[in-house]
Amino acid sequence: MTRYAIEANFDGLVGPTHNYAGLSFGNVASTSNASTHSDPKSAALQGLTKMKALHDMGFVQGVLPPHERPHVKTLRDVFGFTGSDGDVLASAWKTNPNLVLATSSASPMWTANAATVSPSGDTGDGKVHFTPANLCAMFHRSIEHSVTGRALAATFADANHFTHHAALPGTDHMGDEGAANHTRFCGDYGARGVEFFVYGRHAFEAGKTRPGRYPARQTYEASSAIARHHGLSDNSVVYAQQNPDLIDAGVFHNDVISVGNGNVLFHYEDAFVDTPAVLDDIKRKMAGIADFTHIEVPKSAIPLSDVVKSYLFNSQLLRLPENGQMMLILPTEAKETISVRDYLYDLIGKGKTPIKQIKFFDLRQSMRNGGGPACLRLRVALTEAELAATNQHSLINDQRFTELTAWVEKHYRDRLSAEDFRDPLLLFEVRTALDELTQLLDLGPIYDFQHVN
Ligand SMILES: NCCC[C@H](NC(=O)CCC(=O)O)C(=O)O
Repeated sequence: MTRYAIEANFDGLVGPTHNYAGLSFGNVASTSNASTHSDPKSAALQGLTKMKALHDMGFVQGVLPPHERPHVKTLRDVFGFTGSDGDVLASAWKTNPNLVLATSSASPMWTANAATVSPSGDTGDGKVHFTPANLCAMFHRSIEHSVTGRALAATFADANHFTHHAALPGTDHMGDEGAANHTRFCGDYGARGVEFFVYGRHAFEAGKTRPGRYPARQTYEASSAIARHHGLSDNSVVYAQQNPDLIDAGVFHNDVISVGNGNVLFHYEDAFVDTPAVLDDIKRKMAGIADFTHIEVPKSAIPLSDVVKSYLFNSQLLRLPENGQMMLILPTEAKETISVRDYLYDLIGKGKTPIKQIKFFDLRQSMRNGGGPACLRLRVALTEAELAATNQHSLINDQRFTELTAWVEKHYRDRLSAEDFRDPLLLFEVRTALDELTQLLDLGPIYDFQHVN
């Protein structure tokens, strides 16, 4: 049965503490921009501009809220600091400023890492399933999943349509980075599709290949556990290991080397271990669903270093509502990298691919931490009934865009550097802003400072 359905994009609203702390080993942009000053206001406005543009193009666009940072609760519960919130900040800073920085990142903005989402066409019980990612590979991200889980539960609250799982245990064996390593192929968004899980290493099998230099954040065992929790059938799931040499070259998530949607996969040569076998597996499982096609970018056309620098594959591959054509939403850096620009104009010029349009967005503030257009969004395929059951205040329209822009203008600073995080004034600014935001988005209390347990 084909049901009317769409793919919604839920972007993370960039938080008021957006900064460059160099926290992500293996993410080249994060480490190379460490300690430079940031501009949270511009970062949030750049993100909102992309959300509004997608709304204007006819896509359903949602928003997920930033988190409370600095996260005083982590400084208390994990590190053992005590006293007033101001005391906790001061003693943590005095002990080691890195403890404060690790609890101050606006990293929840990259909602591709918020969760793995399986649409209702694929799941055992016919509901949309969500598993927040434990993000245990990086300390600053491992503290995200509880509030992310609350935000998702508040956004998709109706138990008749939505099932929320707890994050997998945050241990090295079960490292999970969410939708950045998960793609869904389909014909109609409401019908059965094929879910594609890309992992970096096997955790329970010695001797298998894995990267040597940088961490492989996602394990096979985490991906396959999620598939089971979501009730996916074996003939609708494909697993692939990411090429470990690419991880060692700075490709820390699969969404830095491939992007898929509908019946199309756009990917780099040798993105996976045994790429031809992976493509065959997808093609076989897509039989009877849609004609699977792939666009492979050869190494000879674009060197890997340009792929990583430009974030070519961290683009949004979108199926245009009015004519079903595919469009790529890319970061400006892709236009500024000559090999990538030449490749893209050649691709579009030939007209022989399903990708017919490209658009560039200035997301520099996020890009400098390794977060492009695809990192900033969580895709949720929804039927008409599921969309109606979604919190309508979380959806972008002209009014919401205006309200959120005014909210950012009112509360955000335009310059932040490490020293600013020791000042309790910033924490109180953040809490005031977020308290207002939960009302604006009608989410209810989701933050620890709002006394949620
Ligand atoms: N999907 C994109 C994620 C980018 C993210 N960067 C960061 O957390 C950098 C934060 C800093 O270094 O300040 C990460 O590596 O997980």
